[in-house]
Amino acid sequence: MNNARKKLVLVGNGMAGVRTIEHLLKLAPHAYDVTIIGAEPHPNYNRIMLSSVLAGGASLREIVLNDWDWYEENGIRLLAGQRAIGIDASAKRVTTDKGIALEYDKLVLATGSDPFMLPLPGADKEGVIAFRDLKDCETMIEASKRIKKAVVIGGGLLGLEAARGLLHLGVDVSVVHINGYLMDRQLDETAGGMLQAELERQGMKFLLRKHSVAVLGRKKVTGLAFADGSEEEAELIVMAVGIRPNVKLAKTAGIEVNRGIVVNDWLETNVEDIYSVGECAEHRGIAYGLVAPLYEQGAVLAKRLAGVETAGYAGSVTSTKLKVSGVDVFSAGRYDEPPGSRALRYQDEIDGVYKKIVLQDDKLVGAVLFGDTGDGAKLFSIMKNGESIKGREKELLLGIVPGQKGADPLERLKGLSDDEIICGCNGVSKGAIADAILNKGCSSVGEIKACTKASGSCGGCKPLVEGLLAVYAGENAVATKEGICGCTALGRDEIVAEIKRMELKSIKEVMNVLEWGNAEGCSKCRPSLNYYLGMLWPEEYKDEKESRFTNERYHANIQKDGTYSVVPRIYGGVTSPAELKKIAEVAEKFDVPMVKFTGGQRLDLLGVKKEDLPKMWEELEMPSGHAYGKALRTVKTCVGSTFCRFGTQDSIAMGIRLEKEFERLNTPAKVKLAVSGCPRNCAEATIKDFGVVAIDGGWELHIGGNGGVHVRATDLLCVVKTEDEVVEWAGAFLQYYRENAQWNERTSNWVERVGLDAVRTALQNKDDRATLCARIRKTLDLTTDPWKQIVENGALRKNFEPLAEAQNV
Ligand SMILES: Cc1cc2nc3c(=O)[nH]c(=O)nc-3n(C[C@H](O)[C@H](O)[C@H](O)COP(=O)(O)OP(=O)(O)OC[C@H]3O[C@@H](n4cnc5c(N)ncnc54)[C@H](O)[C@@H]3O)c2cc1C
Ligand SMILES: NC(=O)c1ccc[n+]([C@@H]2O[C@H](COP(=O)([O-])OP(=O)(O)OC[C@H]3O[C@@H](n4cnc5c(N)ncnc54)[C@H](O)[C@@H]3O)[C@@H](O)[C@H]2O)c1
Ligand code: SF4
Ligand code: FES
Repeated sequence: MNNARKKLVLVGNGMAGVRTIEHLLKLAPHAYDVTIIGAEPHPNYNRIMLSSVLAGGASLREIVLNDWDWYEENGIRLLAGQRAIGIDASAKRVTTDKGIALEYDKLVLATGSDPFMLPLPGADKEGVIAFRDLKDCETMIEASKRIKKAVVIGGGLLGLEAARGLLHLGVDVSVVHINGYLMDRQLDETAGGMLQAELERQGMKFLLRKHSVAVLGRKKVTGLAFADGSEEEAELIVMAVGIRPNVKLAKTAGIEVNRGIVVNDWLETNVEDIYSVGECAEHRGIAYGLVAPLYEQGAVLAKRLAGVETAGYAGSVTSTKLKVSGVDVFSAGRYDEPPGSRALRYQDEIDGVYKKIVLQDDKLVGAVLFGDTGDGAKLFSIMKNGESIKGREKELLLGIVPGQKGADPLERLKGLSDDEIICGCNGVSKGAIADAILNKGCSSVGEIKACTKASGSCGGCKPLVEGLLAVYAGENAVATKEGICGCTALGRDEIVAEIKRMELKSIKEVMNVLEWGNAEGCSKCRPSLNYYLGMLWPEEYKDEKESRFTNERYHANIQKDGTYSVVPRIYGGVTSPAELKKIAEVAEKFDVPMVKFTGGQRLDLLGVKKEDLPKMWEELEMPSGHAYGKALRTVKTCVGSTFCRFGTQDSIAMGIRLEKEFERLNTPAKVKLAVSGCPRNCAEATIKDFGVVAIDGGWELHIGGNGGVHVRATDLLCVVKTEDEVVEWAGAFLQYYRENAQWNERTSNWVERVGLDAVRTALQNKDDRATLCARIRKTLDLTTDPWKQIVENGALRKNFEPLAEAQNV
């Protein structure tokens, strides 16, 4: 049957291309063998949310739209981390930079855009970056740990979101803008000025009407020079001055290219069987830079590829919202009042509200809202419909304004007609959301997202979706509550309670009995259930490897080039010459490109091929350091009283004892411990999940610390006298955390959510601690070293043989 399938190759593993494939899989699941070539070494992620990652509103993992498993489950071959470099249109073949040649029957180019980098002298210096992909985001997060001052060039949507993110990371930011007011491509001067005032209140600085002429510094950037002779200091420069469609590959096939890849209404290029979609495509002279039109294009192209009759894509009217918390800005259509148009304006300087609608021939052609964007969806719908608003102009502007800044949002939502668009990114109407709630049983934002895609892109419409839930599901408690994912409306506590009550013992059983919306589950609920079942039934439950992430399946951390890293366990960070020799020999024998000390005082062997893992573990003869797992990672120690003249207790012995006691423990999220030999705290115990600090005559026990993106100092749990008590409290704390936290919730978030008092109360009674310790002991006694297990088991070893599967590319 496979032979009957045609070969479809998609170049570009980004938002528009993959959305097209999602549509296609629904329309014609067996029509094509799909291969995706993606230059980035990641599965498809939500580029829009990079701004939120930077501003602390989402984690990198949360923005993945289609995880590695999705490709596997849908039979898609993904060549991640490879770039298509040439197309031979006559032979119908694409080649990649890794020397792979792929034949196609249909080829889709979805190569997106490149950020425009101002060609300034010195722009190649270290510290000059764009803001386009995960790598840029990571660079900014990393840089923020060592720099004080950054400059963002460009006061548009991207520049302001980048600046807001950097401010959140504690960096002092100046935005350099060429124009006299911000967001000049979306706002008029009044709204731009109000926006500037609000952002200044948040701590952002602005340099307007500035022409950058040179990047200063020797090797690294130190500043930016302007045409007026002034300079601005900067240790990092982010360029956000617009984008250019990525047409390089299309040119190699002789495809017609203008600003973008020229396509007709069915997204066809001038070369047969080659299509283009997304930011790289130019339709009727426009190359769009927002997802809503790109998703509309994707829907049309999918139908074309599936052979389903469809009207062509006719172009889109677009609207934008700035994603900066505390600032409400909306803009749609002609904000700039073209000749022959008329505008109505309302400005309230007390509440900081500004509204403008632009009319042409009695039709609404543009809108700018600042301070109160509640009517954006309504105005945008009217604009898209192209209906006459003659006689309703003032009602549209004023009927929603005076004294109504806080007008009941639910009333507003009720007043919208069914065809009004609620989710601009995904084109989802109020009627479609109502249908999902009333007829398809959706009772949480997550379920509505899974069913309609509303709120799945920029997330700006989430409050409206929540509002519609309240409108249609009323006070029904289930309706407003969030499930653990889109497959269920049940929260963590309900699921765990039901598993216990009904003694459910497998993931399939849980999904069936608790009526999961999606029978197969998703990448969020499957690992959660796997954890909860393992925690509740340590003896009976058999861990489902397929429900774990790649790292935990292969017991090593996958790196960005597809190789793995190996971290053997070194208790308390104390090693010996013999052990070091062995590690060195193994590293040499297997050509390990890098050996590095980790932040947790362990040795990391980086760049290992998957097929070498079992052989390396066999030769190392050391236990796994679990550096890849949601498990006890490391116990960091200082030298303590053994060598340090300040040390009051033996922190090394204490650390080694704790690590030996709790190694191999599965936890909701990774867990790190540390022991310091005196309050000078050289082991940094007060940013660990469980930190132990020696004091005269005893030990302070600290909990809930985190040294990652959201740094959190620990809370003091209690003070104890003996080493046995340290172990007892640590065991009770870890088990209480295992039994009560949500999967993937670090102790720092959990302690904040439940409160320190709740944890203290649960652990203060000695009998309760003993019961918790007995349960953790039972779990620990059942664990074995995963590396040893694989080394000794031929069937498990086979999993490490080279596979042509996508996720290891
Ligand atoms: C920080 C940020 C915030 C944003 N916020 C919003 C927002 O709030 N609302 C909104 O509507 N839009 C927003 N956008 C814009 C939106 O993300 C883009 O419009 C959208 O991602 C474009 O989708 P695409 O598939 O065309 O391109 P992309 O998502 O860029 O995907 C193209 C992919 O193709 C790959 N590629 C390129 N050439 C090759 C090749 N030769 N071989 C293999 N792979 C290749 C690229 O590496 C890339 O992964 C934002 C963008 C950024 C950067
Ligand atoms: N919330 C959102 O919808 C959102 C957020 C981020 C990015 N995006 C999209 O990503 C793309 C890139 O965003 P962008 O903001 O870079 O593009 P943009 O074209 O919207 O804005 C670029 C800004 O840089 C300014 N500029 C140009 N040259 C300059 C110079 N030499 N010095 C100083 N300023 C200069 C321009 O006046 C303009 O305001 C766009 O398609 C945008 O729509 C959207
Ligand atoms: S924490 Fe105290 S005991 Fe440990 S190394 Fe530092 S000064 Fe010495
Ligand atoms: S408006 Fe962006 S996700 Fe709905």
